[in-house]
Amino acid sequence: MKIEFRDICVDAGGKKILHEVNLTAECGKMTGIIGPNGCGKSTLLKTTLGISPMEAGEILLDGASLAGFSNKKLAQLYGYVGQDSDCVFDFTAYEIVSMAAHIRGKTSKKSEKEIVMNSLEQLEIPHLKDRNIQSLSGGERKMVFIARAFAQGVDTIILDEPTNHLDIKHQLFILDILRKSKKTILIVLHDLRLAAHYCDTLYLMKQGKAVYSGSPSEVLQKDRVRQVFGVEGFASEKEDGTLDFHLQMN
Ligand SMILES: Nc1ncnc2c1ncn2[C@@H]1O[C@H](COP(=O)(O)OP(=O)(O)OP(=O)(O)O)[C@@H](O)[C@H]1O
Repeated sequence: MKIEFRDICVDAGGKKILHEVNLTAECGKMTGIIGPNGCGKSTLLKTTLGISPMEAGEILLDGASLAGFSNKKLAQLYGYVGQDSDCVFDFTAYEIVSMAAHIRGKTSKKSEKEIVMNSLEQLEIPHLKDRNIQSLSGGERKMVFIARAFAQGVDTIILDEPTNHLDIKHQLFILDILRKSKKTILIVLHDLRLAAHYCDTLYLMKQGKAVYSGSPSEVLQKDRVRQVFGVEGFASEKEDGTLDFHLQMN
């Protein structure tokens, strides 16, 4: 599904958090949002859930206004993995993932058990199925919430810093799975090296505005990185055609 954010404005606590942000997540592509702490990345993603009420602007899902969909319908269109993987009640990993089966309703021929176990296996965490969510490490918990998004059976997933709490092997594992899934992925990333390597398109945000967008090599130019992050770094192509990000450290 294509997601278009048009002229999104959000105010909170008496100040402007987002100013006329325009962003398009194309079908089947990985679109990354990068930018310094507090620039509005999470606030933008949360507009898709109605948690960040908009002063102006609209979100289009394959051309139709998000405002016209019920919450249940939205959950049948996309998965959302938030920054915090907290869960107040002590459900097991299995129960958390099985909530996706409820969202899916009767649209799948597979049993609930098959859906849940397939997703846990895809994330290589079937051994966690009977563990209480509160007893899991931050990284394990994150994997359970990503498994739930997969179990929803949707073609679009929105993720807010899914790699935090994950060790380097699991960061690459998750991003490889997301890329290979060919789903529409809208993802906030802090690691510019991962953003350069995995994303098809990047949006660079600063102080509530999307200031640059394009391919990772266009966005991660030296002057832009310096202007937005205040560090010296740039993306460049490797021999195999993939991109790497170089950070100068003194
Ligand atoms: N409800 C709120 N009331 C007041 N200010 C808020 C509220 N929600 C967010 N903000 C402020 O809006 C700004 C953007 O926050 P947001 O969480 O979107 O940033 P971010 O880019 O995701 O940051 P990070 O990289 O640290 O996760 C921050 O300055 C934050 O303090």
